[in-house]
Amino acid sequence: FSKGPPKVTYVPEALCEKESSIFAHYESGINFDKYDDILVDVSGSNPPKAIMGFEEAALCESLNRNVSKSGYKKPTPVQKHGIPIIAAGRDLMACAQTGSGKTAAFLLPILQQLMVDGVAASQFSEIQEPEVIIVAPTRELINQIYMEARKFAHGTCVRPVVVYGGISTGHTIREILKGCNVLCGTPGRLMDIIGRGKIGLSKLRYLVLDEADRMLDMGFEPAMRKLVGSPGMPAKEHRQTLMFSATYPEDIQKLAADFLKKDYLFLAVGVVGGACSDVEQVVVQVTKFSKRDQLLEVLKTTGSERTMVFVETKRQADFIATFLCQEKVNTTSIHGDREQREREQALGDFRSGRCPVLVATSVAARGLDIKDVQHIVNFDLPNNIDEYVHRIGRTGRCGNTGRQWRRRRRMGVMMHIYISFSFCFQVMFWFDLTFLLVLFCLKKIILHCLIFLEMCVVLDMGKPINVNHWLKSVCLR
Ligand SMILES: Nc1ncnc2c1ncn2[C@@H]1O[C@H](COP(=O)(O)OP(=O)(O)OP(=O)(O)O)[C@@H](O)[C@H]1O
Repeated sequence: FSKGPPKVTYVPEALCEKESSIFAHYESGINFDKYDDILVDVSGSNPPKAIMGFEEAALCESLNRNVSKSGYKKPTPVQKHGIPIIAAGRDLMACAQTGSGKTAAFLLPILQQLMVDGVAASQFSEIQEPEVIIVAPTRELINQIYMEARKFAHGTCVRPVVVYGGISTGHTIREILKGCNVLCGTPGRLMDIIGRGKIGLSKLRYLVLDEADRMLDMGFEPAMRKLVGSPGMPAKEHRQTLMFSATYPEDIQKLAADFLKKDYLFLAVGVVGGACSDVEQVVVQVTKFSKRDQLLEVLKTTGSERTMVFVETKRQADFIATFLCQEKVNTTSIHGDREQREREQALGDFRSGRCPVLVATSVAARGLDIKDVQHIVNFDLPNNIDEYVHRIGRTGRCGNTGRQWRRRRRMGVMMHIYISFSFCFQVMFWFDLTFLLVLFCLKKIILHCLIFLEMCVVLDMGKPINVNHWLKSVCLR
């Protein structure tokens, strides 16, 4: 008989309780004030007025203290608008560029309301009934959101808990039973824990979908529908539903409306789905067979600066990481086939700088907030533009730019056009479908012009041009 998958026994290390560790943060960058120039659009009826400073958010003393210990002096645009909207009890779909503080935009007003209502964790209950559920697509991201919630709730009676796959279920349940007000989870493990009857949903007041477009795409949509249809889950009219992301394809925006009250507000900071303007994008033209060597060359230039290399498949991630290690580049890797212990170790080594190069699949594309990531290399291009926006958003965060990376470029006119539309440090290896598409369209246009020309010549001069021959000689190969 089949044994099934091996039982997961991994228990992560206990978190450090020192304030210096809880509030460790990096400084906002020189472009932080430029956030104020970004156009903000709030659609929907009667949006509340934006706040200009954290003092206008009327946060309680402990929250205010935690905000300043986190190094936050002034709210970002998504916080200026998002905090009062959530505080006013409105449902929200918010879109703001990567690294612009969306996490605090939903955590602060939620925690503030819990504090006002005197919510306190209790460990004397067999079934825990959280007031807040936050879902995110990956284990590392939900863990990061949990760390943020723990930081802002520090010194209060509100207790956040995190649940995600790859760690011992027994350990997770024991953590929940210590008291749980804010439950952060990835969809699979969350549904598993709810199914085990350890979580009651009757007190739920806030449902937050971070990376909402990913949570509602084909991969996760069934789980999200199952979650909102779970026994005891308050209907959308009786809970507040909040969605955040840097990208929202239009079909997902329509679908998302199913989960929100009719009078929800749509907050757009800048261009919906736009890439972070603090990220310069550089295109390097390479041939299929020189890609690896070019990567090595790039990494020699970047030296010990933190660099993420995105690849398409888990196998490719292992392959490239092994190759780089053989070439004496301190590299680690993260992808879905690695055990949770290894994934956490890899991220830890990258964060600490022990391994300045992290080879990753799309599992690390969204949400991760790592200090001093200077370069992103798209060794394989992603399948869609949204994923690209999230990948490059791992650098240029919170008003930080980075050091400019330049190299000799071998490229044609089209490449220059491509670059002139973009800004900051992103090394993109060429094998760009978009670019091929542009070439293809150009070729078609020229072909049709030539056919037209040929027809004119045939009609007028009786001497046709050999279009194919002409095309071949016009470098459109
Ligand atoms: N008002 C603020 N002042 C200073 N730093 C801030 C402020 N708001 C957020 N930050 C910091 O900015 C960084 C990015 O924030 P966060 O991870 O919430 O961005 P995000 O918009 O969710 O990004 P992504 O779209 O990639 O998930 C974090 O380190 C956070 O602590």
